[in-house]
Amino acid sequence: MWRRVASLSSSISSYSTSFVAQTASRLNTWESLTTGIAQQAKGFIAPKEKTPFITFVLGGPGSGKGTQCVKIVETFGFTHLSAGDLLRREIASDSADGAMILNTIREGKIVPSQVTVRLIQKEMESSDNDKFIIDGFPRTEENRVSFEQFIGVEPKVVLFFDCPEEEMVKRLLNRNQGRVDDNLETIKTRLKVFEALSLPVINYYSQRGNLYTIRAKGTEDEIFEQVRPIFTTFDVCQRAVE
Ligand SMILES: Nc1ncnc2c1ncn2[C@@H]1O[C@H](COP(=O)(O)OP(=O)(O)OP(=O)(O)O)[C@@H](O)[C@H]1O
Ligand SMILES: O=c1ccn([C@@H]2O[C@H](COP(=O)(O)O)[C@@H](O)[C@H]2O)c(=O)[nH]1
Ligand SMILES: [Mg+2]
Repeated sequence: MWRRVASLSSSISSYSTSFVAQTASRLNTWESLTTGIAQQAKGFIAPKEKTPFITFVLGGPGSGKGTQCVKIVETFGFTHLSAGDLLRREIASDSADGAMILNTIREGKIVPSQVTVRLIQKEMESSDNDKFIIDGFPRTEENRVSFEQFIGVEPKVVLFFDCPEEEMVKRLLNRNQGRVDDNLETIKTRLKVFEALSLPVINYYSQRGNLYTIRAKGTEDEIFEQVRPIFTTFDVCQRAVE
């Protein structure tokens, strides 16, 4: 199991952002408890500090992020964390934030960072894996900064599924999964939000040098053949392939 030295989940809701941010930066360390505690007790080596391998998957609505994440998980052994799915799970579980999240998704707008980051953090902490593919996040610069402050890890890989707008609209209107946001009015807002708030995040990672742009039109397999070589270059991704 991966966890931070101290959990910030409860702090996020009860303290001011600046306090939490300061605390977060002081606790910017990860440790492996499962191996660490047992080995210490037997007099083995000290717990190994290890940073999780994080991939962010970005792209407009309907660009095929979720579809490609399934293939990446199968091939390279990542744990898939879809920010949208985590938010929809909150709605379904009748949580305190459920109504606010539902309204925000229905309008095609963005849920406050602290809510989304807390959900992602919880999933990461309860996972045995050290490779996470985070789908549909960060959607704004504020999301990005918030993740870096609270989780304290930068992504190794950022995938951008670059898809023509008319193709995305066509896919969404044919998706048929009963999503409240798959209607033309909300899709128009989601496209505007993507351009205004998400493109700056993509530009940020482009400048950092860890952005990989995928031409996201074509068959699912053709698109995955652009994705595959990006991961095969990383040692940590070889384990799942062997
Ligand atoms: N290469 C493709 N060609 C045609 N249809 C596709 C392709 N990839 C995905 N689809 C279909 O398009 C729809 C949207 O795909 P998907 O849900 O993966 O997109 P997304 O980027 O995760 O969208 P959202 O941001 O709304 O969650 C789905 O019905 C999916 O089956
Ligand atoms: O980080 C996030 C991710 C998602 N949202 C909201 O959810 C919907 C649907 O997300 P998908 O990734 O398309 O499943 C999105 O339009 C936002 O309203 C969010 O606020 N923050
Ligand atoms: Mg999706």
